[in-house]
Amino acid sequence: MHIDDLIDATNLYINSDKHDRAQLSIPKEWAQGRTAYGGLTGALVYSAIRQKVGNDRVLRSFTCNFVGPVVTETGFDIEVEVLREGKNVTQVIGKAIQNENVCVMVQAAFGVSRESKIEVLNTDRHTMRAPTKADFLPQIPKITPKFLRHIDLARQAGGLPFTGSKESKIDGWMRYTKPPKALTDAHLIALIDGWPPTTLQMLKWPAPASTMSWNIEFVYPHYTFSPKDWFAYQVRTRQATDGYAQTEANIWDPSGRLIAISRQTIAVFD
Ligand SMILES: CCCCCCCCCCCCCCCC(=O)SCCNC(=O)CCNC(=O)[C@H](O)C(C)(C)COP(=O)(O)OP(=O)(O)OC[C@H]1O[C@@H](n2cnc3c(N)ncnc32)[C@H](O)[C@@H]1OP(=O)(O)O
Repeated sequence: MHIDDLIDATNLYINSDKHDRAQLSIPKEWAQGRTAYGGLTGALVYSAIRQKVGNDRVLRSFTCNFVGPVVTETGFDIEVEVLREGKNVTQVIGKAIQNENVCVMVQAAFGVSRESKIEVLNTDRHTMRAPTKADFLPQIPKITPKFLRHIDLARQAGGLPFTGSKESKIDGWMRYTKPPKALTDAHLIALIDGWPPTTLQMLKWPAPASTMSWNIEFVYPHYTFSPKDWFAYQVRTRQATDGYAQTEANIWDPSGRLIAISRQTIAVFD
């Protein structure tokens, strides 16, 4: 099932009467080990949130906590609550709830663009060559997540998971294998989470790992993207101790303009 079908189903769900709607569910092909792909569940909750916010307000900040696994092929609900709508900023929370447990919790802040005397333009650049084709992670049963059939990754630096690397970074490009109808912020959210956690490459053997929390700051102005575009990604481990890692990534559009900064806390059970 294409991500567009899941986003459309979510939007229909949240816009229909509470008593009339069937539960949502995510097919197995979007699994990431024991859970549904976190980028997808975060994007679906975000998409439901977006339905409750006027189009003059753009996404500035997305915060997502993965409280527990979302089981695929099993119904779940999404609840959205607008916390505050000011003159400029709207703050909304959304939750994915399965078997009466909150599994994913998103808080998003949207803001109108305003005149300001302050302008600091981002100067972070990358020097990666444009990709010519996807550089697939090897398909190892029970190790390579199923959802990766939907996302093309083209790695240019950094190690593969579980290869005993001395590094803990990844540089590369990402895009949808089958382009969506249009590339929205929900699609970007689901794309950005596609890379394996940087610390896993330092391990010699497979071990479970789970992203616990995730924050994306969206940088503006945004330009119109083509659904076929590749986006550049560079992620670094800022620190890893006590079984938890903090990672930070820059995301650029195909013209080399920074569009987002993504940070995650990942629990590793090695
Ligand atoms: C050459 C090579 C090519 C390789 C080719 C590519 C490979 C590529 C690898 C990509 C690897 C993806 C790694 C990111 C995986 C997400 O990002 S998953 C998506 C989003 N995140 C989530 O769904 C997390 C939801 N939250 C949670 O599950 C819980 O809050 C947390 C974070 C696990 C908290 O831990 P906790 O309080 O200890 O939770 P609890 O329920 O008590 O469970 C602990 C147990 O779960 C296990 N566990 C934790 N995470 C997992 C997991 N993901 N799966 C299974 N068991 C897990 C622990 O090991 C522990 O096991 P036991 O000690 O009981 O045996």
